[in-house]
Amino acid sequence: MLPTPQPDAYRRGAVEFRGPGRPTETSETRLLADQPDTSWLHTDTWRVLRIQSEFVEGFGALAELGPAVSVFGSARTPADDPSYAIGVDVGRELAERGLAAITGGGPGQMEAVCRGANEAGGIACGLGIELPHEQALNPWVNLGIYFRYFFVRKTMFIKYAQAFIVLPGGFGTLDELFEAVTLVQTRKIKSFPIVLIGTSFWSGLVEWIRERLIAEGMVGERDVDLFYVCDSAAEAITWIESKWTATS
Ligand SMILES: C/C(=C\CNc1ncnc2c1ncn2[C@@H]1O[C@H](COP(=O)(O)O)[C@@H](O)[C@H]1O)CO
Repeated sequence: MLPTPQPDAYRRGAVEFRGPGRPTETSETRLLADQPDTSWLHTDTWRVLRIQSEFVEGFGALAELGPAVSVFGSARTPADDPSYAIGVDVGRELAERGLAAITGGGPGQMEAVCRGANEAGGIACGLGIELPHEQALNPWVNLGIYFRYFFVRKTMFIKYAQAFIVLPGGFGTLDELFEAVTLVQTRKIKSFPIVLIGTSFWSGLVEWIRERLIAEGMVGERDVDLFYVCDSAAEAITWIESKWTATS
């Protein structure tokens, strides 16, 4: 015998209410209702969801990118600076070898690398970042994604690249370089070649690492070998490929 239907039963999703606890309006009615208090928009609870959505968008856009190298460098390098031409070479060399170039998508070296990759028919990926001043993706980007948060964007630089190339740069570039160096040093990521281009530019830092950090036991003796320093795009990428071959 079938049970008697409950005349006052009310279903909300998986839950059924009977009797006094019965809701007076549907969830959708509440969803669509006007909500004059918008203070929740500025709470960490809501921010967590926004952060989550940045990861979702980033993963969705980059998961099928294929082999790629993240390239960092100064946002301030003018197009007539000799190191801008090296940035263009990096983008072109990557494209010619079927590797996507992932950059910050901004001006300076980011533009140079995107330009080289784009002109050579490759993928010039720009991970834009919200900054206090208006910042647009450079015109050579052909796959652009905007991020609110540096840390989400940094995850993309690491997760979707198999190596890093670092051109001369300032604090932003150093931050990105040492993020990668620390991840390799602590073995959070494996076989991740890191190349610095510009022996003259980087020599002071390398010397300081040897003379202070190693000498004073702040890092291990072999930690300075976590990156390779050279002067050209071709040498950088040839070294990266040799590392990939050695670990495959
Ligand atoms: C300062 C200027 C523009 C800043 N615009 C940027 N857009 C995208 N990414 C940026 C920007 N500035 C820094 N970055 C990231 O850090 C690295 C460069 O920083 P640095 O301090 O200049 O070395 C770079 O790799 C980006 O990922 C002027 O127009």
